[in-house]
Amino acid sequence: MKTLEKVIQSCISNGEKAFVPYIMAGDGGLNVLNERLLFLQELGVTAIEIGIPFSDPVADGETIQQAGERALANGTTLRKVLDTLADRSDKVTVPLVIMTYLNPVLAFGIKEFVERCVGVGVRGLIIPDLPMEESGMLGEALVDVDVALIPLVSLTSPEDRIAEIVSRAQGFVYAVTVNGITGVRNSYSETLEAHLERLKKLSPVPVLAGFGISTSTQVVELGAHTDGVIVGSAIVDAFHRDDLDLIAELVQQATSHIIL
Ligand SMILES: O=P(O)(O)OC[C@@H](O)[C@@H](O)c1c[nH]c2ccccc12
Repeated sequence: MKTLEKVIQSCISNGEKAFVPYIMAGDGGLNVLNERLLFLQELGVTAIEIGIPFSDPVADGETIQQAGERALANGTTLRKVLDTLADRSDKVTVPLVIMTYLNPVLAFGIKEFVERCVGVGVRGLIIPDLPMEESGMLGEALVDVDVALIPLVSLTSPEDRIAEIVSRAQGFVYAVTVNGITGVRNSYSETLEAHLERLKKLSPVPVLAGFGISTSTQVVELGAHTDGVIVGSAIVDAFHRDDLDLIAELVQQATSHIIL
């Protein structure tokens, strides 16, 4: 079992839920990336998803698009993010997951990218525009290394496809809670709970829900039907406004409420 899954499983066996914040690398400058990782780790998050800015972020809503534009404007690239992660202090031990679109990975070269991920201790990858049918090209390079390829399952995935996706999943399954793009939302589809419960039954690895989760109430609601949650836009926005108290409050409320 890869480290990412082990860490989440140990959270579950302690009667807790996983909490994974997303941040955009290079938003606010790459020089703040490592201090943000340490800040989040000290709040007690389970893992951290690090977004690589990209010029055509098709799955992203306005908050993350703008964060990506700011990061690109100050010269952030996949290579520079990996170099920055290589420089982090030994204190940062929380598992790191890189979220990137496929293009930067192909431009980098799959083999070299995987080697760098292993070298800097990245434990997972989320690549939203990598379809299951094409995932072998990366999956093969990850077989013998401690980096998990995390698949996304959408609300509209048919059951046989879900079964196939989860059977190949590593680390965790990312259950996308809405039909659409990232960003804060006030409500979810009526069928979401049943979908999440079904997914949990089918999946041999933990199931974490993400997209549209921004308040501790939503964290508790969705945490009840999954093994944990991912919060992106709300965290990205708070870092941008330098509202660290809000992040601390959100993480603390979330982690204290989601103990079973
Ligand atoms: O921002 P939200 O709605 O809280 O959603 C999480 C999300 O930001 C993060 O996991 C993410 C950001 N960009 C993505 C693209 C695809 C899948 C996932 C993501």
